[in-house]
Amino acid sequence: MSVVDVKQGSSPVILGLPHTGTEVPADIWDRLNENGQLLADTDWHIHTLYDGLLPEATTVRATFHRYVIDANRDPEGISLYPGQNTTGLIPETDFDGRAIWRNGEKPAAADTQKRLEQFHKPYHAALAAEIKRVQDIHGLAILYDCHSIRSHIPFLFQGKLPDFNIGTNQGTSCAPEVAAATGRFAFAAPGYDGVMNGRFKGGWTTRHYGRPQLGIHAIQMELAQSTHLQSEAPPFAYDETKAERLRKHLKDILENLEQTAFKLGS
Ligand SMILES: N=CN[C@@H](CCC(=O)O)C(=O)O
Repeated sequence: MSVVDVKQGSSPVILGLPHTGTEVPADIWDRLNENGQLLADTDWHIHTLYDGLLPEATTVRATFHRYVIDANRDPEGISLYPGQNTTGLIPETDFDGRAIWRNGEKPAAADTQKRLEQFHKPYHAALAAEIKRVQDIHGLAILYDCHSIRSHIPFLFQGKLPDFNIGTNQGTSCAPEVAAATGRFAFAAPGYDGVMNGRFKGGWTTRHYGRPQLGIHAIQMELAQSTHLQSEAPPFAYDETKAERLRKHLKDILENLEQTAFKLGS
């Protein structure tokens, strides 16, 4: 299986898709318990939701599931949110805090090393190469990292998650113009709510690549799955009607981001 799927485009915008993959090698699959085999924490259908919205955007998509190894976590294993409930580089639990591995099958340090080499490194090598290619063309690059999550997860946050959750690592991962361009259409979308740097401030990808002073702007969009799924439970089916409504706003956001990149680069 190919670990990463890259589609090159001429736009200054790159879409990162670290969590839409559902492929799990057989030997790892056999170690997941029944709960783990639900793959519940997938960013379900996110590549379909964004498909074609900005035709010249480059896309970099991990094909492997985050339970194999999480492409949006620090390869050193450092927690995204020290002291808070979160999931790790190879998660031990799902987002509800329930075990995902069979008894005695929890991955060990040697598994982590192997999966870093086989999955995490190739994904990030491809992403870094695309950022460099785009920056060589335009003088800058905007990495828009695409995510989704259930809107109610008491293990991770209280109450209902807003629809659009934009993360810029507290304003450090991109220029203010990039954050404003993303927020402008997200926060004005009728019937939706949103927040900047709320519960989700940007994962390792956003934090690692976002170097606005060097022309690399990274921003994370975490969508509540209630905006585009029929139900936030198995089988996590796509809701065409909800998705079509949402896609109009996502298209506005991405087109505005692209225009902002051209302005920043001129
Ligand atoms: N759908 C995935 N969500 C991200 C959120 C990262 C963050 O805390 O901002 C993840 O777990 O990697």
